[in-house]
Amino acid sequence: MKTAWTVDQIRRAEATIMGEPDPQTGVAPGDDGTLMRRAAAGLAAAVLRELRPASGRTVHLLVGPGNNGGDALWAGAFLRRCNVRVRAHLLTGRGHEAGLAALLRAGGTVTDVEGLHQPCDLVIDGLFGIGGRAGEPDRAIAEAIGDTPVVAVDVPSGLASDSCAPSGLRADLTVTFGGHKIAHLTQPDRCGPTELVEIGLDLDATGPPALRQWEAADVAAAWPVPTRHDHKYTRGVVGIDAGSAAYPGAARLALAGALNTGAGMIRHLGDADVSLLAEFPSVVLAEGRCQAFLAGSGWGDRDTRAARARLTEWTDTAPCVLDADALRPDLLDGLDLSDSLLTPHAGELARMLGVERSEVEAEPMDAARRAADRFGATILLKGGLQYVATPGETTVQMPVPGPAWTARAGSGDTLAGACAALLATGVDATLAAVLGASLQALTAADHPGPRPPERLAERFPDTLAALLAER
Ligand SMILES: NC(=O)C1=CN([C@@H]2O[C@H](COP(=O)(O)OP(=O)(O)OC[C@H]3O[C@@H](n4cnc5c(N)ncnc54)[C@H](OP(=O)(O)O)[C@@H]3O)[C@@H](O)[C@H]2O)[C@@H](O)CC1
Ligand SMILES: Nc1ncnc2c1ncn2[C@@H]1O[C@H](COP(=O)(O)OP(=O)(O)O)[C@@H](O)[C@H]1O
Ligand SMILES: [K+]
Repeated sequence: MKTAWTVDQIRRAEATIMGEPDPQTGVAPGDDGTLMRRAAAGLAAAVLRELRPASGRTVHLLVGPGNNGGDALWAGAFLRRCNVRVRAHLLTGRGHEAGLAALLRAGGTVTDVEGLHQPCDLVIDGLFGIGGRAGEPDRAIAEAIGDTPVVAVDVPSGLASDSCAPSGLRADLTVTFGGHKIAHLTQPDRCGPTELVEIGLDLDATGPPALRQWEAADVAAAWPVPTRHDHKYTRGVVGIDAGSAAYPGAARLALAGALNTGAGMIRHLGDADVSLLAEFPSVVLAEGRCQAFLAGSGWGDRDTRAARARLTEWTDTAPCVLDADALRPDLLDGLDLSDSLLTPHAGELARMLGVERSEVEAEPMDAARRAADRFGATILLKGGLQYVATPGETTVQMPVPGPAWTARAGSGDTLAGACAALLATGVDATLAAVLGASLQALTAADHPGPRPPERLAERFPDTLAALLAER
């Protein structure tokens, strides 16, 4: 599991070691340079690995006015000791004093922007770190970098650390300090792989992390495996009302998702299409008790009164997954959704919040959190990267990400079925969302290509078997 922290948390953790910085000078009373040198040593080690062999190679440093530039300058001084040629470009004409002195003492040089056009093997981006404002890089600098590999110091410059929005330089590797920032997990295309250097910050003391990204091993560890004492009812019965005359396939897709995720039993409670059940002989039409429900996938324009009656009855009875056409404020308002899961994509979430889709896409994590509080329900915001927000909880969960092959009509229906099967086992809505979305993504990663969603769902058990074998 990777955890990410806000800039405020990083700054507070730093302050417990060095004291509060003076508001005028920005200098902390206990700052003896230790943290910066730890950071710079980790950065230099990562650069040496990238350069291998390093001796005789040339590195350019992009140096900004703050401590991010200081890290780059100190790293440059360390690299000099390994016979790396180092040229620093001070973007604003100044740089961290002690770092600059160390680099010059070690035989590094300072160059102007023209000097950056000379060939080099690697660029260290130390313009701005967590003190940076979002913005695109200066054109002259972007041109000077060209195709040269870039190692970003802490965060790619111009990428806002607390944000999900892309901006700034693009890095091939980001070396970060103390803890991941939100942008590392939400902007992998800008950051490249991220390497974490421990510098001794106690981030747990600053409160819960902002974001947690799940990995395959975490999914395996958390999966609700049936025990010897289970039977079909204790494993959980799922009631599914999906599909309509306009979207008949939604029922089949949702059933495929639930069956292949491991429900104890499934009741098909939508407009029954018995021919559908020939393919799924274990699915029953009989009404009876259910431990979880799924409603809304492929409903189309269902009569509001009937939809509302169904949702009221079901949400009063058991945890529900509400998807697609059930995700309308006029249907949701007033329901007790405290143990339920809503599974919107960005367009649906925008409609739920009464905002533009672009607003959700710009800051998806915030939008998911707002919707969780607004509706009092756990939200799984679907898309390329997915966010699970729980009402009243600070930490947003990010399921294992998968390839975009899944981005096709019907994947949402199978995912909703998977989440409903998990809810029926008794796990909470947050875990059901994370496990269901991760299972789909991991399966898509194992089976790249344009596989229709119902066929992908048939592979869920194989993915699960492989995951559990590692547990
Ligand atoms: N915290 C820790 O635990 C540790 C932190 N460490 C390192 O310190 C880094 C943070 O350093 P920092 O606070 O000095 O801020 P930094 O990112 O260098 O930038 C601030 C300067 O840039 C300027 N500026 C910003 N954006 C701009 C723009 N778009 N265009 C132009 N100017 C812009 C900004 O100006 P202002 O916004 O004030 O006008 C200000 O002058 C952190 O990322 C890590 O690398 C490590 O050493 C180890 C321990
Ligand atoms: N870029 C992407 N990369 C990976 N998965 C994606 C991407 N975009 C969407 N998905 C997945 O595709 C599915 C689309 O869901 P949705 O838009 O609700 O489709 P539908 O309602 O037609 O089934 C979701 O399960 C989501 O996780
Ligand atoms: K940087």
